[in-house]
Amino acid sequence: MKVFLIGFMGAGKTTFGKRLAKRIDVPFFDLDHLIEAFTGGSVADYFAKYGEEKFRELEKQVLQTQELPDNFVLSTGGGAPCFHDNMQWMNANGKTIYLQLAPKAIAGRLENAKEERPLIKGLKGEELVSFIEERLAARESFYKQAQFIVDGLSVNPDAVVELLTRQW
Ligand SMILES: Nc1ncnc2c1ncn2[C@@H]1O[C@H](COP(=O)(O)OP(=O)(O)OP(=O)(O)O)[C@@H](O)[C@H]1O
Ligand SMILES: O=C(O)C1=C[C@@H](O)[C@@H](O)[C@H](O)C1
Ligand SMILES: [Mg+2]
Repeated sequence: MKVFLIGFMGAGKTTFGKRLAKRIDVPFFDLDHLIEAFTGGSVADYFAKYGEEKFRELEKQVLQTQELPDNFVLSTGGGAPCFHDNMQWMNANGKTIYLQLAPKAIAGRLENAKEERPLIKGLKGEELVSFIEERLAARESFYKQAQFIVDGLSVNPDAVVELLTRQW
């Protein structure tokens, strides 16, 4: 089974992805980390050097062409489902799960973890919440194409396994 976790920055995709992978005993991958292994530098540096458009091309290329095992959990970058045909591609190639979280909860989580996230670097307090509200509103139509939508605050591996196995 191939599981793609999607959602906004800070929704908990990497954190939850590792737990889910352990629970179903498959390898865990993180798209941002695969991109970093490919370029040999950080996502933040790539953004700064080449800009967002080039990053989105690279992101699509790594997502859709990287060789991965038959079974895995992959957490995607927050923007990945919203560019090119990535959402459609993930739905056609595996199970997609949207970790949904309200803007204020996202902001609370990101307040102390902004430096490595180029899109929100430098924003704080109400500014950060407004940025998340706007961006999330633009992105939700993509995220909501996921096959499963789960609450990012209460999500747990057992409940997700239950959801996924219902479809097997
Ligand atoms: N269930 C949770 N409860 C409380 N804090 C959490 C939870 N899951 C993640 N966090 C915290 O929220 C922050 C963001 O989590 P994480 O890095 O997993 O998000 P992400 O969706 O992978 O973000 P990005 O898209 O930027 O990679 C981290 O500091 C993490 O420790
Ligand atoms: O939400 C986004 O657009 C991003 C999220 C991160 O995971 C990285 O993929 C990058 O910083 C862009
Ligand atoms: Mg992550």
